[in-house]
Amino acid sequence: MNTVQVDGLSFARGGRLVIDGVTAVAPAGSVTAVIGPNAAGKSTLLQLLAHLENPTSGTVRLGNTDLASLPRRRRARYVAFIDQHSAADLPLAVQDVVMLGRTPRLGRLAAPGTEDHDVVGAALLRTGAAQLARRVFAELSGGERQRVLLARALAQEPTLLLLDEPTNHLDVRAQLETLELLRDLARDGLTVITALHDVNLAARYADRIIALDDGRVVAAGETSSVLSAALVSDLYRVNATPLGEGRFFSFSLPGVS
Ligand SMILES: Nc1ncnc2c1ncn2[C@@H]1O[C@H](COP(=O)(O)OP(=O)(O)OP(=O)(O)O)[C@@H](O)[C@H]1O
Repeated sequence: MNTVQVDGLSFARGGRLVIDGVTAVAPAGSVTAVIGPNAAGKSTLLQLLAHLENPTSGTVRLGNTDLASLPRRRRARYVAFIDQHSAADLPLAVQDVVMLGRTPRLGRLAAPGTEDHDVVGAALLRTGAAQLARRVFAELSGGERQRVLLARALAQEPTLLLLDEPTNHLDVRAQLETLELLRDLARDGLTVITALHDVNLAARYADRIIALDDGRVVAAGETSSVLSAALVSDLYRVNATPLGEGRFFSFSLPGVS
């Protein structure tokens, strides 16, 4: 099973706890959105889940496996992470960037085989990046890069996909396409955990929410039961007004009409 179970996860920076006793679950085959204001700890939590940082205490399990117990290369067969600064200026062709996703599955010094090329081709197609295959990665727009990085992550064939603000740099259509793709991937059994600034995108696409504030979980669970106007107003210190049937919100600053 690919369910992620986080227990008592804490992490200190400069003597200050920036992740403070986070306990949460992300079931297999679901999309979980990590929401919260700037500096709440969303990126740090994802870095801990990806084991790019070692927690001060606590565990992250994928199914029955404690991810800390796996060597890095082995862990990369299970966990793919797209952070906000991935591969910024690689002087490589897009297809070679995506092939980097195969690294954990290739023997040391082994050249990619037919299967690897097939997986890369399929990943480029699935993310709508096939027409970019021969372009130089460093010359792509922000939105194009995001698609390629998603393709690289899919080429890893992970069971857990972590994303930090994947809709940054994307126009409205591309944002929706990205979230639709994440939903499809979850339907195929992948466990998806993504930080999202856009609460309405989280409302539309996430099965579950982890709401963070100052490093602590203030609410977690199924989106339909967790994501209320009261929670969103408190979390972001705004007035969140429910729209229509109340699934989505409009926002205003308190005291400003
Ligand atoms: N490299 C660093 N060195 C010191 N402190 C850091 C570093 N990176 C982040 N922090 C601090 O850790 C806390 C959590 O930051 P983090 O980036 O995880 O928040 P976030 O919720 O992702 O924020 P944002 O929405 O602004 O991207 C913040 O107080 C931030 O200032």
